[in-house]
Amino acid sequence: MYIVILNPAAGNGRAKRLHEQICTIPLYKEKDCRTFTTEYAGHGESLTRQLVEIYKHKIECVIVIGGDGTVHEVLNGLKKFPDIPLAFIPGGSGNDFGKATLHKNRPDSIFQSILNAPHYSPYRAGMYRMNRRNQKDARLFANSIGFGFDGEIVQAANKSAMKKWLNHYHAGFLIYCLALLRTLRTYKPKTIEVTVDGDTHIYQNIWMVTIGVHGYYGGGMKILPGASEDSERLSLLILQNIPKWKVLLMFATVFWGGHTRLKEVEILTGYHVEVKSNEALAYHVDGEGGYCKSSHIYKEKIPRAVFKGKK
Ligand SMILES: Nc1ncnc2c1ncn2[C@@H]1O[C@H](COP(=O)(O)OP(=O)(O)OP(=O)(O)O)[C@@H](O)[C@H]1O
Repeated sequence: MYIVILNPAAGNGRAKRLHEQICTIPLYKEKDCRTFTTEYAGHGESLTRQLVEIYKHKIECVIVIGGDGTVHEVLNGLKKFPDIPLAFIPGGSGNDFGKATLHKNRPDSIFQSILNAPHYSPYRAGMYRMNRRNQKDARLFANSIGFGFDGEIVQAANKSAMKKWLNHYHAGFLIYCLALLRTLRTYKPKTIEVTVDGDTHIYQNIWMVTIGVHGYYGGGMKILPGASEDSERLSLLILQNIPKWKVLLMFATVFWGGHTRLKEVEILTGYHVEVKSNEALAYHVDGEGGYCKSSHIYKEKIPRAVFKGKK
C-alpha cells in the first residue's frame, strides 16, 4: 500500500487541488493508495508515526503532498523507519525538497512514476539537537538550518499578516523579500562560535550561518552549490563582516551561485557542526523558526530511500 499524507493548507490550497487531480488517476485505486490529511501544525509527524506503527510491513512508500514544512514533519514521523521510502509531490510555496529531488515534472507524472517505476536514491537527512538536548532527542531536517539573519527573516515572514494574502496570489516569495528588507534595517551582527569537526572559530560580525543537506534554500536559491543529499558531509555558509548594501547583492547573486565569489562568504564542509552564542539566536529549520543558544548538527548515518524524478 501507499500512504499519501496531504497538507490541505500547503501552498494556500495548491496541495489540496493537486490531490484531487491525483485521486482521479486510475492507479490511485489500483495500487491501494490511502490518503490521510493533516489537520493542524505538527500533525504530520504524529500521524505518520501512528500509520507506520499500524501498517509498517505493508507500506511501499509514504508520499507527501504539501510543502517543506510537511516534509519536515513526515520525515520526523519516519525517524525510526529509515527503510520506508519517501516521495514528494510539491504542493507548497517553496518546495526546496522537490528542487533537490525532482526535475520539474508535472505532479501527475511524478505520481505515476512513483507507483510504476520508482527510482529511489540515497538521502542522508540532517539531524539537529538544540540547547544540548539528548542524542536520542535529535530531530531530522530535510533541507537546511539557518542561524542569525535568515533565522530572523523567516520569523518575520511567518509572523506577517500579509503571508496568507500574498500566498493566495502565488506571490509567497514576496513576503520573504519584504521580511528581508525589514530585517536588514534592524539586524545586529552577532558573535558566534562555530566548530566544524572539532576545529573551533569565534566569528565576529556574523550575519548568517546556514547549513544544508543539499544546495537549495528559500524556494530555489542555490545557496550551497557543492552540497549533496547523498554525501555524509554537511555544507555550511558563513556570512560575516559585510556592509548592508552588499547583503542585498549576495541575495541577488545567490540564484546562480555568484555569491560564493564574495570575500565575505565562506563555504565549509564537515561531518559535525556546532553553533554557539551567548545570546539567543534566531534560527529556522526547513522554514519554521525558533531560538537557541547552542546546537549540534550532523547527518544521518543510514541513508534513506527518497524518490528521485528522472531528468
Ligand atoms: N490542516 C492544516 N491547517 C493549517 N496548517 C496546517 C495543516 N496541516 C499542516 N499544517 C501546517 O502548515 C505548515 C505549512 O506547510 P508547508 O510548509 O508544507 O507548506 P508551505 O508553507 O505552503 O510550503 P513551503 O514550506 O514549501 O514554502 C506546516 O508547518 C504544517 O504544520
